[in-house]
Amino acid sequence: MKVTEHIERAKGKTLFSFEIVPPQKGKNIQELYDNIDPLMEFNPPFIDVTTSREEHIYIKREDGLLERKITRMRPGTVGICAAIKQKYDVDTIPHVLCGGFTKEETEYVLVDCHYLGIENVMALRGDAMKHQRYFEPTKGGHCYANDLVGQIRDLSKGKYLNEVIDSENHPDFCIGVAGYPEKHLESPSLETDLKKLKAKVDAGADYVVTQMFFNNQAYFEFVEKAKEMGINVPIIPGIKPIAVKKHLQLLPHVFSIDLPQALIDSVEACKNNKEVRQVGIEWAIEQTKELKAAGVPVLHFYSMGKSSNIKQIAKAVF
Ligand SMILES: NC(=O)C1=CN([C@@H]2O[C@H](COP(=O)(O)OP(=O)(O)OC[C@H]3O[C@@H](n4cnc5c(N)ncnc54)[C@H](O)[C@@H]3O)[C@@H](O)[C@H]2O)C=CC1
Ligand SMILES: Nc1nc(=O)c2c([nH]1)NC[C@@H]1CN(c3ccc(C(=O)N[C@@H](CCC(=O)O)C(=O)O)cc3)CN21
Repeated sequence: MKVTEHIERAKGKTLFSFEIVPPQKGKNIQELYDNIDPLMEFNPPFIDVTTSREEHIYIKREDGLLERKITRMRPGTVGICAAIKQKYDVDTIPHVLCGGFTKEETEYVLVDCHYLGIENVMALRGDAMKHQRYFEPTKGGHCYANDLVGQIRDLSKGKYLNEVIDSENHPDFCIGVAGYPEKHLESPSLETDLKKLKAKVDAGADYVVTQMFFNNQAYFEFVEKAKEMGINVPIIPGIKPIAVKKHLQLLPHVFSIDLPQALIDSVEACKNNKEVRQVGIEWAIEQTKELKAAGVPVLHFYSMGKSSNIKQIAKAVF
């Protein structure tokens, strides 16, 4: 079922969802299941599965020199979506990226999803590769998420890349896109960024999932501004509990977000990461209780494959 239908059927009750990353190539999928199992009691209507970009690796050759290869370390997004859908009977949402994929490759992924009964996709531009300072579009791929949304939406009209196919059986995906309460790191202003978000919705996006934030005010104001701009789709808050001390530097650096002083002070006062994890849990509980009371459609957790803190938060809030 589509995310928008899940939200409609919930009739104002806040839903619980989360996001996982595929295991590293060669690793067992069981560890992933072990982290999903404890969260199923909170009845997630859908689970997101991220897509990781390709990266450079260095292989030692027989002559001792290093050879640079390019590879995807965490492949299998669509396969994992199919496996989880089958095992737990939940909807799964693969992340589809501009970066690292040609438009043809994207078309094939979407056709696979359709055959598997996957009805939702999250359309993202994707991050820069590790060695790049800024995102560089892939040759033959899209530059911005709004173009990718356009390609996905076109399929529902039978418009494939090279042909228009007359049939009753077109993939009609419900499309999610990313929104940034504290603006995207490359955007010159929040207003400019909101215009780009509007372009994604105009291109056919059905809902928005936000970047992580730690101050609910940023989310509430973002939702207000988005509405003023004519963005009338559900805006789902994305939540990431702080888990280790190094997140204090890492999260603002990687995601260009602010941390409230009270949270920083509490984390800095911790003697070890076990205490930090507890502080992160308590902060997320307060945050999500307020969001739920405000009637947000879904609380979407960036679990990144670790479930114990998410479980504690969900237990306190749902
Ligand atoms: N895996 C996930 O769940 C999430 C990933 N992300 C990541 O965030 C990054 C950005 O992705 P998206 O938000 O999908 O990208 P996007 O294409 O919507 O925006 C990327 C940047 O380009 C600007 N922009 C957008 N459309 C434009 C246009 N037509 N012309 C000029 N500028 C434009 C935006 O303001 C923004 O600064 C990616 O790295 C993505 O992977 C973000 C949220 C969730
Ligand atoms: N720009 C961007 N890229 C993404 O892939 C992304 C977002 N934003 N925002 C929404 C979700 C949340 N994502 C993530 C990804 C990693 C961590 C994280 O904290 N990872 C490691 C550190 C990684 C590192 O060392 O670089 C951790 O300590 O848990 C959190 C949320 C992925 N998604």
